[in-house]
Amino acid sequence: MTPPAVPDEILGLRRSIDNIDAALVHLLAERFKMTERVGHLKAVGGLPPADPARDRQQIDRLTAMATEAGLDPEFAEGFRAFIVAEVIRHHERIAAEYAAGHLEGDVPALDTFA
Ligand SMILES: O=C(O)C(=O)C[C@]1(C(=O)O)C=C[C@@H](O)C=C1
Repeated sequence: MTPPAVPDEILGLRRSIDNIDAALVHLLAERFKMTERVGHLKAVGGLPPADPARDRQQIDRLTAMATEAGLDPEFAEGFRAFIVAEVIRHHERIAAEYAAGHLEGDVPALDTFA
């Protein structure tokens, strides 16, 4: 049996969903450009990859924002933690490259629109 046709309203909503997904991908790419540079600056400055005090600030801020926006704050925190775990992996890789002498003290320039 063929499934019923997808209603026009769903097709319209899917176009909006595609636009939002595109924005999220571009925003995430911009965020990773910034954190990449943070990773270099931390490695050169002898700072550790993770900063629990900064994490705490972000959790408090995003939890309040998510609640205000009607987004499940536990989901928002899971999403933040997922991204930051990847950032910390990048920071660790960058620090290891400096430690191994594969990178010099020249922190790459920031190439971003934000
Ligand atoms: O702000 C920093 O110090 C970062 O390294 C960036 C960032 C983040 O992705 O927002 C990542 C790791 C830290 O634990 C806190 C924040």
